Amino acid sequence: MEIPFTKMHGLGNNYIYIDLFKFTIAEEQLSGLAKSVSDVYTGIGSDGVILIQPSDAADVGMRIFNKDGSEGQSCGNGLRCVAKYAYENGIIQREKFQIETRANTVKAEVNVEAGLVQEVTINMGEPILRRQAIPMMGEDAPQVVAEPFTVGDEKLDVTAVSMGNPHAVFFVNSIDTTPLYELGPVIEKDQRFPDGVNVEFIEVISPRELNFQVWERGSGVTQACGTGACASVVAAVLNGSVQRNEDITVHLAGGDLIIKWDDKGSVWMTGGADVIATGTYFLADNI
Ligand SMILES: N[C@@H](CCC[C@H](N)C(=O)O)C(=O)O
Repeated sequence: MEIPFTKMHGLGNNYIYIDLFKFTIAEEQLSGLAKSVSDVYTGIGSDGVILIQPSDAADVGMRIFNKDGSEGQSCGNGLRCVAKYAYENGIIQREKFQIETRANTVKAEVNVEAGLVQEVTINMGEPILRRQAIPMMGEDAPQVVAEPFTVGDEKLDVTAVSMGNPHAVFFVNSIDTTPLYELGPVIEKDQRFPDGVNVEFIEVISPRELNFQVWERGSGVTQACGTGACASVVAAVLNGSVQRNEDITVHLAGGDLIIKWDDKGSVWMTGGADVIATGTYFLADNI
């Protein structure tokens, strides 16, 4: 099967985007496609697949599949890329519009110069903090903030935040010495998070700046995670490290995002989105 694609990235978090306004693919092929196309040796190489599709609830819809074929509920970097694609390909003709994800419908605003989207701001909606809604095992509570969390010999404190998808945020003295590749996969599948979890290690470097590292559920280490950056700023506010209603710069491996948790409850994310390539992917018949 020949599948037209656009490869895009938001701060290095790269996905294969498939435009379902122009192309159809069977539901049962989606998970296999994500695994196949993400393989760096026998596919294109990516963190997963994002579908750009018609929506009844919003101007455009998106679905995200991780590298391992699992489906996520939302993707911050993907939302900025979908916004850029939708505007530059004439799916939407306005600079402000709505995008539906499996988690919620968000508001996007594109910053355009000479017809090209330079930057995108997304109102990601309100974080979900209630323990059972993250979801996280244990007695239900309105928030999980700096709760002791032992993994093997490591004694950590977890703050759990859902941005539609679950995040376990750990504050550390330095992200340079965090055993990300050892702890990430173990915490991702820890039974305390029944749906799995995205894992973030955060170093507070000033009241306006965070250093960020991520192990993503279903994709492993990536260069950036937009929902993770949002969750980390929310966690930093809950831990008293940064202020609400202020722009916080999050330094990710692939670049910076500006995140704000406003007084009304919404989390805002601003950052770039870039096109890498377009082409045709040849999906094997047995997928
Ligand atoms: N990279 C994304 C998040 C993608 C989904 C995530 N791995 C999950 O399974 O929840 C982002 O930029 O937010």
